[in-house]
Amino acid sequence: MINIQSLEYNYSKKINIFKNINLQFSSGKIYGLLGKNGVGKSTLIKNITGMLFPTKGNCEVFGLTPGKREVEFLQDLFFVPEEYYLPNLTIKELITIYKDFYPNFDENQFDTYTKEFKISKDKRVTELSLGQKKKILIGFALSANTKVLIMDEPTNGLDIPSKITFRNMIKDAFKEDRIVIITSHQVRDLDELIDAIIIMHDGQILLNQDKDAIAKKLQFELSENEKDDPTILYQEKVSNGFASIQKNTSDTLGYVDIELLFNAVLANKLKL
Ligand SMILES: Nc1ncnc2c1ncn2[C@@H]1O[C@H](COP(=O)(O)OP(=O)(O)OP(=O)(O)O)[C@@H](O)[C@H]1O
Repeated sequence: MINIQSLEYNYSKKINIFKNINLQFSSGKIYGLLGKNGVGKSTLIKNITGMLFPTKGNCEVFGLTPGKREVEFLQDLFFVPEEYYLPNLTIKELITIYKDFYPNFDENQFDTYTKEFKISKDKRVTELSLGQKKKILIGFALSANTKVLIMDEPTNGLDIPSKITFRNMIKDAFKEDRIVIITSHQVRDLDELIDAIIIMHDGQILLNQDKDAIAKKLQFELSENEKDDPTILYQEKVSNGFASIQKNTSDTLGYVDIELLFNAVLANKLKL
C-alpha cells in the first residue's frame, strides 16, 4: 500500500502545492491520476518515488520511506516519467546493464514486447523514433515486474494502434500484488483500463473512487437534445449532442465517461 498522510510540498516558501493531502493506493488496482496542468500530479508522483521529499507529512510505500531511497524500495518501484533520457546504447546492451537493478525482471516478457512492437534489440536507442523509445521504456517498465509502477503521460507519442497495444500490455502484466498509477490528459486512453479515479484540484484530492462504485451511483448518458430534468446532476454540450450525468437508479453498472466526470467534479456540480 502507498500511504500518504498530511502531505505538503513547497518548491519555494511562498507556494504550497498541496493542502494537507491524505491518500491511499491499494494493491490490485490501476489508478488514473487526473488534474489540470500545474495542479501537482508530477510533484505528488515525485514524492512517492523519492525524487522529492515532503515538506510536511509522510509518504510510505509498502512501509518504506521513499526519500531514504533504500535498495528494497528502489528495486520494487518503476517510474516512467514524461520526459526521460536513455543512454546511447543498443536495446540489448540497455537490458544487460539495467535488468539487474530489478530482481523480478523477465527477459522473455521484454522479448515478447519488442517482437510485438517489431523493434530489433540490435537497434541503438538513438536510431529509434520518439514513439519507439517510449515503447521500449514501457516494455522495460512492465518487464521489471515491480510492486509499484507509475507512468506519467505514458500514451504521449504513441500512435493509435500502439495505444491499444499499450492498454492490453498493462492489462496482461497486471497482478493483484501491484499498484499501477497512470497520469494522463488523454483520458480516453485510460478508459477500460483503470479501476479507480483520483482527481486533484487546487492542492486537494476532490475525488478518489473505484470506477465500479461510481458506475453504481451514477449514470452517464448521451442524448440528442438538452435534457430539462431536475434529476440531472451535470450536463454539457458535446460534438454529437448532450452528455449528462444523473443518479443511477438501476442495478446495472454502466459506462463511466471519465472526461465528463472530470468536468463535472471540477464544476462542483456533483455532490459525491
Ligand atoms: N522545479 C520546480 N520549481 C518550482 N516550481 C515548480 C517546479 N516544478 C513544478 N513547479 C510548480 O509546481 C506546480 C505543480 O507542478 P506539477 O509539474 O507537479 O504539475 P502537473 O499537475 O504535473 O502538471 P502537468 O499536467 O502540466 O504536467 C506548478 O505550479 C509548477 O509551476
